[in-house]
Amino acid sequence: MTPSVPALPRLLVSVRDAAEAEIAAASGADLVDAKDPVRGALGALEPGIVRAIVAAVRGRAATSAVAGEPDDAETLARCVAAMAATGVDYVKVAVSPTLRAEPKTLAAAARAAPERLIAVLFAEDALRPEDPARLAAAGFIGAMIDTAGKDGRRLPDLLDAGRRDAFTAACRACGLVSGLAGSLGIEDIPVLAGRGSGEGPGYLGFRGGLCRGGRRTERLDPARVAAAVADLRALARRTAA
Ligand SMILES: O=C[C@H](O)COP(=O)(O)O
Repeated sequence: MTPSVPALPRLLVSVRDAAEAEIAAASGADLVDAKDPVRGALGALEPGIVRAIVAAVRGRAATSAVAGEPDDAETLARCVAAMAATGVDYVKVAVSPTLRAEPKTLAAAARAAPERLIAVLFAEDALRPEDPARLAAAGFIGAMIDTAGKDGRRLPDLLDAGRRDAFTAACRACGLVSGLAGSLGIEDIPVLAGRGSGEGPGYLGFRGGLCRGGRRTERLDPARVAAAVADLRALARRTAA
């Protein structure tokens, strides 16, 4: 099941437990993403917590879970399989430039979560034009760019509009759903969303910017989540008018 690509991005909200999943789902998030913010940029939660998050969402949104930042091929396939077994709709996993150059490694990872695997590429790493096509050929269904260093620098600080657009266009050309994330704030939505003709990313991913005080290790702030949903929906209405 590959998520359809809407004219404007859908909202991904990363949560750390069932209580935050309830906030995100009740607020209207399109994708509730299970992630442990105290374990780095792409920290995996324990499978039991991920299962509780899936149960809390109760089908009101799609679900994904982060499988971590594996260094080698065997670990990549193993952590993807472990997270796929939790029953989430999608698995997100960091794929380093080295592993992205290994077609057999990518294919083995995709087989561990058929039609459910999303690669996360870090903006601080080398992003090659052929990355999306390689991932699609291996069986990935999506690719996101995120930031590895959660030091306050946002994705637009690290990746200019030209390179962001090139990435989302390359994903679209090979049938991958694309996503952009990385310390984004609500104010980034109009800048990153595109003009509504589908040229923007399929998802915009948030955590820190929707937490209390803008700190990703704090709790999710229901008012900020609701504001992000409202802004995306208002943008869709303006674009449709
Ligand atoms: O995919 C979304 C990420 O969880 C974004 O996290 P962040 O906003 O803390 O960088």
